[in-house]
Amino acid sequence: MSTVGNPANIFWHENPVRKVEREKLLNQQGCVVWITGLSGSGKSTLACSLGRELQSRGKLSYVLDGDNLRHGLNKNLGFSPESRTENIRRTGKCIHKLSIGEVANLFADAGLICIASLISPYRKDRDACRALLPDKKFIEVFMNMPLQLCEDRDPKGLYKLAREGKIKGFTGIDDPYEPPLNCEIELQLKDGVVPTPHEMAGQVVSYMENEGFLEA
Ligand SMILES: Nc1ncnc2c1ncn2[C@@H]1O[C@H](COP(=O)(O)OS(=O)(=O)O)[C@@H](OP(=O)(O)O)[C@H]1O
Ligand SMILES: Nc1ncnc2c1ncn2[C@@H]1O[C@H](COP(=O)(O)OP(=O)(O)O)[C@@H](O)[C@H]1O
Repeated sequence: MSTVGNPANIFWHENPVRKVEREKLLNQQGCVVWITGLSGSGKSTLACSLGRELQSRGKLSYVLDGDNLRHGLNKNLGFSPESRTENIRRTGKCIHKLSIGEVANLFADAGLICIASLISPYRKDRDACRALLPDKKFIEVFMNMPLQLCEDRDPKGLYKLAREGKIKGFTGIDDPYEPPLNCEIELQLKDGVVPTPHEMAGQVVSYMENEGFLEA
Protein backbone atom coordinates (compact mmCIF):
# COMPACT_ATOMS: atom_id res chain seq x y z
CA MET A 1 0.00 0.00 0.00
CA SER A 2 1.30 3.42 -0.93
CA THR A 3 2.11 5.69 1.93
CA VAL A 4 2.23 8.77 -0.30
CA GLY A 5 0.05 11.51 1.12
CA ASN A 6 -0.39 9.70 4.42
CA PRO A 7 0.59 12.22 7.11
CA ALA A 8 1.03 9.39 9.58
CA ASN A 9 4.20 8.35 7.72
CA ILE A 10 5.68 11.81 7.23
CA PHE A 11 8.19 13.14 9.72
CA TRP A 12 9.51 16.63 10.34
CA HIS A 13 13.28 16.93 9.79
CA GLU A 14 14.81 19.69 11.88
CA ASN A 15 17.20 22.05 10.06
CA PRO A 16 20.30 22.80 12.17
CA VAL A 17 20.37 26.43 10.97
CA ARG A 18 17.61 28.25 12.83
CA LYS A 19 15.44 31.08 11.57
CA VAL A 20 16.94 33.54 14.05
CA GLU A 21 20.38 32.79 12.63
CA ARG A 22 19.21 33.53 9.10
CA GLU A 23 17.60 36.73 10.33
CA LYS A 24 20.79 37.75 12.04
CA LEU A 25 22.71 37.19 8.82
CA LEU A 26 20.27 39.46 6.98
CA ASN A 27 19.72 41.89 9.86
CA GLN A 28 15.95 41.83 9.39
CA GLN A 29 12.89 39.90 10.52
CA GLY A 30 11.33 37.39 8.15
CA CYS A 31 7.70 38.38 7.58
CA VAL A 32 4.92 38.69 5.03
CA VAL A 33 3.56 42.02 3.83
CA TRP A 34 0.19 41.01 2.37
CA ILE A 35 -1.24 43.68 0.06
CA THR A 36 -4.97 43.23 -0.61
CA GLY A 37 -7.40 45.31 -2.63
CA LEU A 38 -9.42 45.60 -5.80
CA SER A 39 -7.96 45.10 -9.24
CA GLY A 40 -6.40 48.42 -10.23
CA SER A 41 -6.12 49.69 -6.66
CA GLY A 42 -2.33 49.87 -6.92
CA LYS A 43 -1.18 46.64 -5.27
CA SER A 44 1.54 45.76 -7.77
CA THR A 45 2.72 49.36 -7.92
CA LEU A 46 3.07 49.49 -4.14
CA ALA A 47 4.76 46.07 -4.07
CA CYS A 48 7.40 47.27 -6.55
CA SER A 49 7.92 50.58 -4.79
CA LEU A 50 8.22 48.87 -1.40
CA GLY A 51 10.63 46.29 -2.79
CA ARG A 52 12.80 49.05 -4.23
CA GLU A 53 12.73 51.05 -0.98
CA LEU A 54 13.71 48.00 1.09
CA GLN A 55 16.46 47.12 -1.39
CA SER A 56 17.91 50.63 -1.06
CA ARG A 57 18.03 50.10 2.70
CA GLY A 58 19.90 46.82 2.27
CA LYS A 59 16.89 44.67 3.14
CA LEU A 60 16.13 41.48 1.23
CA SER A 61 12.59 41.18 -0.06
CA TYR A 62 10.79 39.22 -2.73
CA VAL A 63 7.50 40.00 -4.43
CA LEU A 64 4.83 37.35 -5.01
CA ASP A 65 2.35 38.98 -7.37
CA GLY A 66 -0.99 37.28 -8.02
CA ASP A 67 -1.02 38.14 -11.70
CA ASN A 68 2.54 36.89 -12.20
CA LEU A 69 2.06 33.67 -10.25
CA ARG A 70 -0.96 32.87 -12.36
CA HIS A 71 1.48 32.68 -15.32
CA GLY A 72 3.47 29.97 -13.55
CA LEU A 73 2.88 28.25 -10.24
CA ASN A 74 -0.87 28.73 -10.31
CA LYS A 75 -1.49 28.91 -14.03
CA ASN A 76 -4.19 26.27 -13.95
CA LEU A 77 -6.39 28.30 -11.61
CA GLY A 78 -9.40 30.42 -12.55
CA PHE A 79 -11.49 32.87 -10.55
CA SER A 80 -14.27 30.77 -9.09
CA PRO A 81 -14.53 31.20 -5.30
CA GLU A 82 -12.89 27.76 -4.92
CA SER A 83 -10.02 28.64 -7.26
CA ARG A 84 -9.39 31.94 -5.50
CA THR A 85 -9.26 30.17 -2.17
CA GLU A 86 -6.95 27.57 -3.66
CA ASN A 87 -4.77 30.33 -5.10
CA ILE A 88 -4.31 31.90 -1.71
CA ARG A 89 -4.37 28.95 0.62
CA ARG A 90 -4.23 25.23 -0.04
CA THR A 91 -7.52 23.73 0.87
CA GLY A 92 -6.07 20.24 0.81
CA LYS A 93 -8.38 19.11 -1.97
CA CYS A 94 -5.87 19.49 -4.77
CA ILE A 95 -2.27 18.39 -4.33
CA HIS A 96 -0.91 20.00 -7.50
CA LYS A 97 -1.63 23.63 -6.82
CA LEU A 98 0.64 25.69 -4.68
CA SER A 99 -0.80 28.12 -2.24
CA ILE A 100 0.68 31.59 -2.19
CA GLY A 101 0.08 31.75 1.56
CA GLU A 102 2.18 28.64 2.09
CA VAL A 103 4.90 29.91 -0.25
CA ALA A 104 4.94 33.31 1.48
CA ASN A 105 5.30 31.55 4.80
CA LEU A 106 8.35 29.65 3.49
CA PHE A 107 9.94 32.90 2.27
CA ALA A 108 9.36 34.49 5.67
CA ASP A 109 10.85 31.45 7.37
CA ALA A 110 13.90 31.88 5.13
CA GLY A 111 14.27 35.34 6.72
CA LEU A 112 13.01 37.36 3.76
CA ILE A 113 10.46 40.12 3.69
CA CYS A 114 7.92 38.54 1.39
CA ILE A 115 5.62 41.03 -0.32
CA ALA A 116 2.46 39.26 -1.51
CA SER A 117 0.24 41.27 -3.80
CA LEU A 118 -3.11 39.66 -4.51
CA ILE A 119 -6.72 40.75 -4.62
CA SER A 120 -7.37 38.04 -1.98
CA PRO A 121 -11.01 39.12 -1.77
CA TYR A 122 -12.20 36.78 0.96
CA ARG A 123 -11.51 37.54 4.60
CA LYS A 124 -11.37 33.90 5.63
CA ASP A 125 -8.54 33.20 3.17
CA ARG A 126 -6.47 36.14 4.33
CA ASP A 127 -7.06 35.17 7.93
CA ALA A 128 -5.97 31.61 7.13
CA CYS A 129 -2.68 32.95 5.73
CA ARG A 130 -2.23 35.08 8.82
CA ALA A 131 -2.71 31.97 10.95
CA LEU A 132 0.11 30.19 9.10
CA LEU A 133 2.66 32.70 10.35
CA PRO A 134 4.08 33.31 13.82
CA ASP A 135 2.42 36.09 15.81
CA LYS A 136 2.75 39.59 14.29
CA LYS A 137 4.71 38.40 11.25
CA PHE A 138 1.77 38.97 8.91
CA ILE A 139 1.37 42.60 7.95
CA GLU A 140 -1.92 43.10 6.14
CA VAL A 141 -1.98 46.21 3.96
CA PHE A 142 -5.37 47.27 2.66
CA MET A 143 -5.38 49.32 -0.54
CA ASN A 144 -8.62 51.09 0.31
CA MET A 145 -9.20 52.77 -3.03
CA PRO A 146 -12.72 53.53 -4.31
CA LEU A 147 -14.08 51.15 -6.94
CA GLN A 148 -14.74 54.16 -9.18
CA LEU A 149 -11.05 55.09 -9.16
CA CYS A 150 -10.00 51.53 -10.02
CA GLU A 151 -12.60 51.35 -12.75
CA ASP A 152 -11.53 54.71 -14.19
CA ARG A 153 -7.93 53.47 -14.29
CA ASP A 154 -8.85 50.08 -15.80
CA PRO A 155 -5.30 49.56 -17.14
CA LYS A 156 -6.10 46.13 -18.58
CA GLY A 157 -9.62 46.92 -19.80
CA LEU A 158 -11.03 44.20 -17.54
CA TYR A 159 -13.63 46.36 -15.75
CA LYS A 160 -15.05 47.34 -19.14
CA LEU A 161 -15.32 43.68 -20.12
CA ALA A 162 -16.88 42.86 -16.75
CA ARG A 163 -19.46 45.66 -17.13
CA GLU A 164 -20.29 44.31 -20.58
CA GLY A 165 -20.82 40.88 -19.04
CA LYS A 166 -17.88 39.45 -20.99
CA ILE A 167 -16.04 38.50 -17.78
CA LYS A 168 -18.16 36.85 -15.13
CA GLY A 169 -17.39 36.96 -11.42
CA PHE A 170 -15.17 40.03 -11.51
CA THR A 171 -14.18 41.32 -8.08
CA GLY A 172 -16.10 44.46 -7.10
CA ILE A 173 -18.57 44.06 -9.99
CA ASP A 174 -20.29 40.71 -9.63
CA ASP A 175 -18.03 39.04 -7.09
CA PRO A 176 -17.52 40.38 -3.55
CA TYR A 177 -14.50 42.06 -2.01
CA GLU A 178 -14.53 41.77 1.77
CA PRO A 179 -12.50 44.62 3.32
CA PRO A 180 -10.23 43.74 6.24
CA LEU A 181 -11.61 44.36 9.72
CA ASN A 182 -8.30 44.61 11.55
CA CYS A 183 -5.46 45.17 9.10
CA GLU A 184 -2.12 46.58 10.22
CA ILE A 185 -2.01 49.32 7.56
CA GLU A 186 -4.77 50.99 5.55
CA LEU A 187 -3.82 53.12 2.57
CA GLN A 188 -6.40 55.55 1.28
CA LEU A 189 -6.94 58.85 -0.48
CA LYS A 190 -5.76 61.98 1.33
CA ASP A 191 -8.08 64.94 0.73
CA GLY A 192 -9.34 63.11 -2.35
CA VAL A 193 -5.83 62.65 -3.76
CA VAL A 194 -4.01 59.33 -4.27
CA PRO A 195 -0.71 59.31 -2.39
CA THR A 196 2.28 58.58 -4.61
CA PRO A 197 3.67 55.03 -4.63
CA HIS A 198 6.74 56.40 -2.83
CA GLU A 199 4.57 57.88 -0.06
CA MET A 200 2.65 54.64 0.34
CA ALA A 201 5.83 52.57 0.48
CA GLY A 202 7.15 55.07 3.06
CA GLN A 203 4.10 54.44 5.25
CA VAL A 204 4.73 50.68 5.16
CA VAL A 205 8.45 51.08 5.81
CA SER A 206 7.73 53.38 8.81
CA TYR A 207 5.44 50.72 10.27
CA MET A 208 8.10 48.05 9.73
CA GLU A 209 10.77 50.20 11.29
CA ASN A 210 8.63 51.01 14.34
CA GLU A 211 7.78 47.34 14.82
CA GLY A 212 11.45 46.29 14.58
CA PHE A 213 11.22 44.30 11.33
CA LEU A 214 14.22 46.05 9.79
CA GLU A 215 16.73 44.76 12.31
CA ALA A 216 17.50 41.30 13.69
N1 LIG B 1 -12.77 37.59 -12.46
C1 LIG B 1 -11.70 38.26 -12.09
N2 LIG B 1 -11.71 38.94 -10.90
C2 LIG B 1 -10.61 39.62 -10.52
N3 LIG B 1 -9.45 39.69 -11.24
C3 LIG B 1 -9.40 39.04 -12.42
C4 LIG B 1 -10.51 38.32 -12.90
N4 LIG B 1 -10.17 37.78 -14.10
C5 LIG B 1 -8.91 38.15 -14.36
N5 LIG B 1 -8.43 38.92 -13.36
C6 LIG B 1 -7.04 39.41 -13.32
O1 LIG B 1 -6.37 38.59 -12.37
C7 LIG B 1 -5.69 39.37 -11.38
C8 LIG B 1 -6.04 38.93 -9.96
O2 LIG B 1 -5.36 37.78 -9.62
P1 LIG B 1 -5.22 37.42 -8.09
O3 LIG B 1 -4.44 36.14 -8.05
O4 LIG B 1 -4.66 38.56 -7.35
O5 LIG B 1 -6.73 37.18 -7.64
S1 LIG B 1 -7.29 36.44 -6.37
O6 LIG B 1 -6.52 36.90 -5.21
O7 LIG B 1 -7.17 34.99 -6.57
O8 LIG B 1 -8.73 36.85 -6.30
C9 LIG B 1 -6.17 40.77 -11.56
O9 LIG B 1 -4.99 41.51 -11.51
P2 LIG B 1 -4.81 42.85 -10.64
O10 LIG B 1 -5.45 43.89 -11.49
O11 LIG B 1 -3.33 43.00 -10.57
O12 LIG B 1 -5.45 42.72 -9.30
C10 LIG B 1 -6.86 40.84 -12.90
O13 LIG B 1 -6.01 41.42 -13.85
N1 LIG C 1 -0.15 55.64 -6.12
C1 LIG C 1 -0.51 55.73 -7.40
N2 LIG C 1 -0.67 56.91 -7.98
C2 LIG C 1 -1.05 57.02 -9.30
N3 LIG C 1 -1.28 55.96 -10.09
C3 LIG C 1 -1.15 54.74 -9.56
C4 LIG C 1 -0.76 54.56 -8.19
N4 LIG C 1 -0.71 53.24 -7.93
C5 LIG C 1 -1.06 52.62 -9.08
N5 LIG C 1 -1.31 53.52 -10.05
C6 LIG C 1 -1.72 53.19 -11.43
O1 LIG C 1 -2.96 52.48 -11.34
C7 LIG C 1 -2.98 51.38 -12.23
C8 LIG C 1 -3.21 50.09 -11.48
O2 LIG C 1 -2.11 49.85 -10.63
P1 LIG C 1 -1.64 48.38 -10.28
O3 LIG C 1 -0.47 48.51 -9.38
O4 LIG C 1 -1.46 47.57 -11.54
O5 LIG C 1 -2.91 47.82 -9.49
P2 LIG C 1 -3.29 46.35 -9.04
O6 LIG C 1 -2.01 45.57 -8.92
O7 LIG C 1 -3.99 46.51 -7.74
O8 LIG C 1 -4.18 45.82 -10.12
C9 LIG C 1 -1.64 51.42 -12.98
O9 LIG C 1 -1.84 52.07 -14.22
C10 LIG C 1 -0.75 52.25 -12.09
O10 LIG C 1 0.23 52.95 -12.81
